[in-house]
Amino acid sequence: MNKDKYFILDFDSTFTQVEALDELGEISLSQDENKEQVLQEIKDLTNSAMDGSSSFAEGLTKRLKLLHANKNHLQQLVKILEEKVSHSIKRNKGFFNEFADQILIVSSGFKEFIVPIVTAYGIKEENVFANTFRFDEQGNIIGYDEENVLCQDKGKIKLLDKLGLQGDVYVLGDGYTDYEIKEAGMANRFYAFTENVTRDKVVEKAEYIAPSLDEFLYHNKLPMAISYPKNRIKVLLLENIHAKATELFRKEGYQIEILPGALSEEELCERIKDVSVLGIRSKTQVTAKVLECANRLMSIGAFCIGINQVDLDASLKAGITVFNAPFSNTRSVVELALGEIIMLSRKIFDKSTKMHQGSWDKSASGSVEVRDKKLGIVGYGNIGAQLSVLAEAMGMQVYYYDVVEKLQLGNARKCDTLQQLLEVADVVTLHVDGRASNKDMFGKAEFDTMKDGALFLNLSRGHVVEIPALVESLKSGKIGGAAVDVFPYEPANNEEPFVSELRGLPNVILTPHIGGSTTEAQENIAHFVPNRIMEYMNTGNTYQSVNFPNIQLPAQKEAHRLIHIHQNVPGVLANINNALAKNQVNILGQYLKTNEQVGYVITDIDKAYDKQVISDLKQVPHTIKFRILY
Ligand SMILES: NC(=O)C1=CN([C@@H]2O[C@H](COP(=O)(O)OP(=O)(O)OC[C@H]3O[C@@H](n4cnc5c(N)ncnc54)[C@H](O)[C@@H]3O)[C@@H](O)[C@H]2O)C=CC1
Ligand SMILES: O=C(O)CCC(=O)C(=O)O
Repeated sequence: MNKDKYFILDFDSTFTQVEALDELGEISLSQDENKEQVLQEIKDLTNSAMDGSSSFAEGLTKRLKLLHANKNHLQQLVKILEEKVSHSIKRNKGFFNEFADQILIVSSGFKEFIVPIVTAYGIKEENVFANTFRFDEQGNIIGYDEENVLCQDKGKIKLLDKLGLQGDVYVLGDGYTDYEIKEAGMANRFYAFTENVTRDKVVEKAEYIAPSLDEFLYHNKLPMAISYPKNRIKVLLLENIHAKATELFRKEGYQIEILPGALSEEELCERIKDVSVLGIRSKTQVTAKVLECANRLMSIGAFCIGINQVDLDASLKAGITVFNAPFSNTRSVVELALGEIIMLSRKIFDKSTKMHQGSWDKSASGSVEVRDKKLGIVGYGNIGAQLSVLAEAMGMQVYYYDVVEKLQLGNARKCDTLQQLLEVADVVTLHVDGRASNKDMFGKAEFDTMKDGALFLNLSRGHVVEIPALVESLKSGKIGGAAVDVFPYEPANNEEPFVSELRGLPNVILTPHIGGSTTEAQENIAHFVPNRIMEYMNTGNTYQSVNFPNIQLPAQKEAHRLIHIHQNVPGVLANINNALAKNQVNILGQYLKTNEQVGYVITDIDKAYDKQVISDLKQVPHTIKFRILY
């Protein structure tokens, strides 16, 4: 062979996600009553050989004996392996076709299952270096060709020595034997492949880590199926976001950092510098100052409904999309509000507290049914409206007030003013959003307007209510009880104490901002938000973004997609198209959506184009952000 560069790939846990002999065991031992135990033995032997802790040759002989496999099992194995090709290998089929002469599979696995898998990707059969089985007359596997160097210890080194490749050699693999090729001086570089398995002993030794084939290709300036390796894109998840979100980002190969609590502005300014995707809940404030420090930020995920904690205007101007989960926890908040309305109406928390202290206070004094009582809902959005339906089902008469016109559900009665609602309601519950103008919207005047002894709930945002006024109204008996889930200041984590004048007051239910904290809601949110963000990253779709012009794009077919975010001033689209025309780029489709501040232009173009167009587009005046998707 006489080529400049050779790419040596391992097969098990690299080309495929799995170890083929482990999979073979699943098939051949499926009827064996000791299956689990034998499979574990096989796995242990594989792992110990792969991380260099034991002799490879010895382990292989033992594994084959334990397998009791035959030719039929191999056919089934190939079908399974076809499905288990590593994700980044699958998407980069083009690389294997284009560089077929320079790609070698060097494996201590067996050609009988490797060849059918890798040749489907354009790899040449003669470039597959692996062991071969020995069969008896019935087709049972009884051993392997012991003459083949690959079944011996240091087999890969011996093979490379024999091959005598003239040129640079790059090795990609997950195992110690792959690293040994470089150690023996037979390769220029070794990349520890960690997409499927991370072997500490191998990673420690490796000078390069490749969490995917994309990274290997990117690092070597080779053609890739995607525009940028995901492992180079950092996702920072704060405030105990559900593990499902991590799982989804991880599955796509993103680099993830997780912190349990919220961060202060100063801490976030420091942490955000190299972050591309930020995930928060309701506590973390993403201010203009934070955004100024965010050199690489592309998207913010608010893993909640409220987005008042994010400076939406500043993020829009910086070309950063913001997504939330507008209805994933709606039901949970409604259920808590309903429960609290009943608990407050029966003074349950006081009675329960007394019981815990050993006091039996059986009395009906001050306890009422909720049936026929008037519920006043302030803010008739998703939560308010759903509460309206369920409260009516419990027999309550619903009154609502909203600053905008809303569809009246069931028998709910619309109030034209907040005052009208406050004068009539036995229970007042706040479900407004946390926009800045709602700060202190509920204070002394509003409590004074309420009926004597009426109940009050706030599950919206803490800054909406003047707490001293609420405390005063509770102490004076004007308000008969309250349930408060949100506070003007909330602890950053579960270690910080909760300080409030509301503590210790009778018939007051205090909850630590858990209106949306149910398993169902958190799982829903953890699906919804990462999917919106990843869709934006992968396709440019901004559908359901809370700050960006919403655009739902068609699938990108045989095209490169140019994504241009700019200030919405006259002439930018013309300049973009001039740059495309000047470089004779063939446009396959173009989509534009603007709002008052930014323009969002997506142009799908033929894959072959002069790269000069990229720098020309970046130079277009008023460009905020530009990126390409393959
Ligand atoms: N406690 C918790 O764990 C949770 C709290 N929330 C809070 O609940 C809020 C409401 O959620 P959704 O109903 O989904 O939002 P939404 O946006 O569907 O509804 C909010 C409604 O309030 C209205 N509104 C705003 N200001 C008002 C005012 N001053 N007077 C009367 N109406 C006003 C709006 O016009 C809108 O109809 C969220 O913004 C969030 O702050 C949401 C989920 C969980
Ligand atoms: O669960 C959270 O962290 C915040 C819930 C919330 O307030 C919201 O969804 O707006």
